Amino acid sequence: MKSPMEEAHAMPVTSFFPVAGIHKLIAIFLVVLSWILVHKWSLRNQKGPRSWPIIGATVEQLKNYHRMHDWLVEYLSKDRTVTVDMPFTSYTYIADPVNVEHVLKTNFTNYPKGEVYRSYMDVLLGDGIFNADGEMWRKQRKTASFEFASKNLRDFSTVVFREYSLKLSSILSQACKAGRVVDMQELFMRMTLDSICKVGFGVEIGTLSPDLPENSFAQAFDAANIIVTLRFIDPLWRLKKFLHVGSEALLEQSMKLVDDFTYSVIRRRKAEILQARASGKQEKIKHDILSRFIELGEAGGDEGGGSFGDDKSLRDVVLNFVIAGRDTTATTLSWFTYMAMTHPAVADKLRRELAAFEAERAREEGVALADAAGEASFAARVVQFASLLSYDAVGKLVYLHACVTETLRLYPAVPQDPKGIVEDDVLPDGTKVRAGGMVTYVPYSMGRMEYNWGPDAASFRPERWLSGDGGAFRNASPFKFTAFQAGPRICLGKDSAYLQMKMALAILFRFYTFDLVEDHPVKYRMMTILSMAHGLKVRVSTSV
Ligand code: HEM
Repeated sequence: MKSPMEEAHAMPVTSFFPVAGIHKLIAIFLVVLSWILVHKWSLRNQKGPRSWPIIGATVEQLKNYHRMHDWLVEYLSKDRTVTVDMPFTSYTYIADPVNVEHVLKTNFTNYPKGEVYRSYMDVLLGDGIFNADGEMWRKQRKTASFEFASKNLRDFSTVVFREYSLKLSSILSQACKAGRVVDMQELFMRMTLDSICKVGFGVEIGTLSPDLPENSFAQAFDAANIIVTLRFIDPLWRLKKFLHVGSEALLEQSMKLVDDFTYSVIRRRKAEILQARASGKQEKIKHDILSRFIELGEAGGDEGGGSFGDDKSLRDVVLNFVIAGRDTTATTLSWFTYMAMTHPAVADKLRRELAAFEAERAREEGVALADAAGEASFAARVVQFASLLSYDAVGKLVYLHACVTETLRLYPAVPQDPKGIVEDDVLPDGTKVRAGGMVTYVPYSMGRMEYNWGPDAASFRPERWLSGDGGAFRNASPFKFTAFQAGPRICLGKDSAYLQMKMALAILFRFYTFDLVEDHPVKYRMMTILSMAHGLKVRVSTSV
């Protein structure tokens, strides 16, 4: 009898590796190999980070998530279009104005917000203008454009922006006296939140009152914004949402707070409208943006009013305007202040423009400038200066305008803006894009590309916006300077934002100087808006 060992040796090799099994293994190996080759072949012309089968460039992107805008700058300075593969989709990033014009204007209908973006942002933006396409977008655009063009709103905004800039000034003046460090980004956020609530919805929420009250709405809104941005690179977000765990559980809590605040604003506004009607005082119905949408909702009909009949649609309007008007303007003001602190020659030139403007306006108005020595006199002088900042006069501050625009070129409040793709298309530079993917124009990268702005693209130089002779402001093509987007969906609040920013900055830089707190880290945080991760901590002093 043979031992088990001998039996094993006597067995044909194929008993351990059956023939059919080997064929299967070889077949699988060949399929995988050809799949890898096809994958490599299909990527032969693709520019961007290395892509691996199935996971694409996820690992590299995750590793660079905290510095994603600069990571894209590195790739886009080598190639004007780069593609980043992700599991089941791919993102194409563009920085060439010719491609941007194609996406934002020439073939506009092929590049809507799209379902992917919509599904990620729905919890925050709902059906609001930022998240809508087609008819729903057109109706809101029409109503909002009409409002923004109205002289009523412009005059009202001028008064509100001046009032809130003065409130900010008196907080700074107190901080100065107490030698207190302030976080300028936080103060700007409070100022712009109060302003948008007043101009947009006719309510006074008082976050900029002297005691700087806690603001749970603002905190919850920021948390929600960060988490929805994370969804773009977190393949597990749907699972977390389903299980109510991690970031998605926090998102749910934050949204509850945000919604409670928003619905209370709507209820308050509706009650005020009813009260004004009941007392026969029609003129008391204010002409803020929310009231206009409420009236439209009641009217229904062709103007698209029927879409705003319920509180959920109004909630979407409110939150979209908060995101449009608050964070964008506040972050631009923060980066501006940082640029002025780190570019003293620019700050000096700006101060000279503001002092000359003040003298000139006082002459025009026939008023003597108040003495600024002493606390009360200083405050009076600031108020006097603010009163000289009429809507038309603000337009004369050309260097300030150039400084704001230069800030937006390097630190655009919306650093990247993705669009969906309806049908396969070929971009003007020959890049093929697939239906269902995403194309993103990247203002942050575009502003830093030498092929767009010349060899000094990375330098902060407001003079690039001024003509050599006479120093008039020179606009750039909106497809090259994309901070406000371009084409049919160009920002509706651009003029209003410049008005508010220039009003606040004129007062701040006429009367104060800012010094960054030593070792305070200034870097961006990854969210839809380019805000500063640690705020902007400064010491303030007065200077007249
Ligand atoms: C520095 C300030 C601002 C910047 C840089 C800015 C930039 C932008 C950008 C890039 C978009 C396109 C966003 C997208 O496609 O999702 C946009 C859209 C929009 N902005 Fe602004 N914005 C600013 C201030 C404002 C203000 C103050 C308001 C109004 C109160 C406003 C109202 C809007 C609206 C309503 C849209 C949507 C337009 C549409 O989709 O048709 N923006 N803005």
